[in-house]
Amino acid sequence: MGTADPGTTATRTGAAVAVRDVAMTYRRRRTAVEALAPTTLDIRPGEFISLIGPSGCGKSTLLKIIAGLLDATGGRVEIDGATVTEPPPGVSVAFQKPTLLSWRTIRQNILLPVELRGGDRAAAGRRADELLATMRLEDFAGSLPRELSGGMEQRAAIARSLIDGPRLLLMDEPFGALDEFTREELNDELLRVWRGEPKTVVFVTHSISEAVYLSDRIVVMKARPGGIHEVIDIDLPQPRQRDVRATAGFFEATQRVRASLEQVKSQ
Ligand SMILES: Nc1ncnc2c1ncn2[C@@H]1O[C@H](COP(=O)(O)OP(=O)(O)OP(=O)(O)O)[C@@H](O)[C@H]1O
Repeated sequence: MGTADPGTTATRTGAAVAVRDVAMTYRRRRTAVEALAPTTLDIRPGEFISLIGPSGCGKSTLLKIIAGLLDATGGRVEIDGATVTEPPPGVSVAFQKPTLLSWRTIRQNILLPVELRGGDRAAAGRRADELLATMRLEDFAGSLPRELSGGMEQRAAIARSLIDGPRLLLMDEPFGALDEFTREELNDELLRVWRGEPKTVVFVTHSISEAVYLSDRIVVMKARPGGIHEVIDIDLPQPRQRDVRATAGFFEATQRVRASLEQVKSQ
C-alpha cells in the first residue's frame, strides 16, 4: 500500500534525478552571466547519461547543482525524490583533476571518504582492496600519487569516488587530460564497474566517441544561455564491447551527435 507523494516529481516520473527548471545566473559586481536558462531533465535509475556541448554551455554548472555543491538561482533538483539542498549521501563526484592528497598513499587516498564519514574501517579496507584490484592498482597501494602516471592517478581518484558504493556518480571530464589509448582503457574499466554495481552515472565530456561508447543517452547542450539542445538515444547493444567502435551503428551515432553539435555551433 502507500500513496505516492504527489509533491515529488521523481515519484511521478520514476527518475533517479529530476532536474526541474534549474537555472543559474552567476553575478559578479555589475555583471551577470546566465550560465543555465531554465532546464528540465529526467535521468533514469541506472542510466549512463552524458552531457556534451561547446565550452561554456553550463555542463559543469549543471553537474555541480545536481551534486549539491552549487545553489541554483532557479528551479530544483530531486534525487530519488528528495530535493537537493546540500551534497546528498550516496552521491560521488569525480573531476578532471584527480585531486589526490600528495602526502597520503594511494590506499589512504581511496579510504579518505570513509575516514571523513566515520564508517566501518575493516569493511572499507576490504572494499579498498577490491577497488585497487578492479582499477589494477594493487601494486601501487602503498605508493604516493607522484609515483603514478596520470592515468593511474585518475584510476585512484575513481576508486575513491566508488569507495562508498554511491547510487549516483557525477563525473566532470574525468578522462579529459589523458591520451586516447588510456582514455579508452579507463572507459572500459568504468563500464565494468557500472555493470558490476548498477548505479546512475552523469558524465561530462568533450569527446563525441567517448560519449557514444559509454552512454544510454547523450544530452547535447547549447551556450548563451546554456541549456539543452537535444537528447539523443544511443541504441547500441549493451554491454558495450570494444569492437562496437568499428561498427556502422557506432559511426552513425557519432555522426548524429556531431550533426547536433554543428547545429548548436551555427545558432
Ligand atoms: N564561478 C563563476 N563565476 C562566474 N561565471 C561563471 C562561474 N562558473 C562558470 N561561469 C560561467 O558560466 C558559464 C558556464 O560555465 P560552465 O563551467 O558550467 O560551462 P562548461 O560547459 O562546463 O564549460 P567547459 O566545457 O569549458 O568546461 C560560462 O560562461 C562561465 O564563464
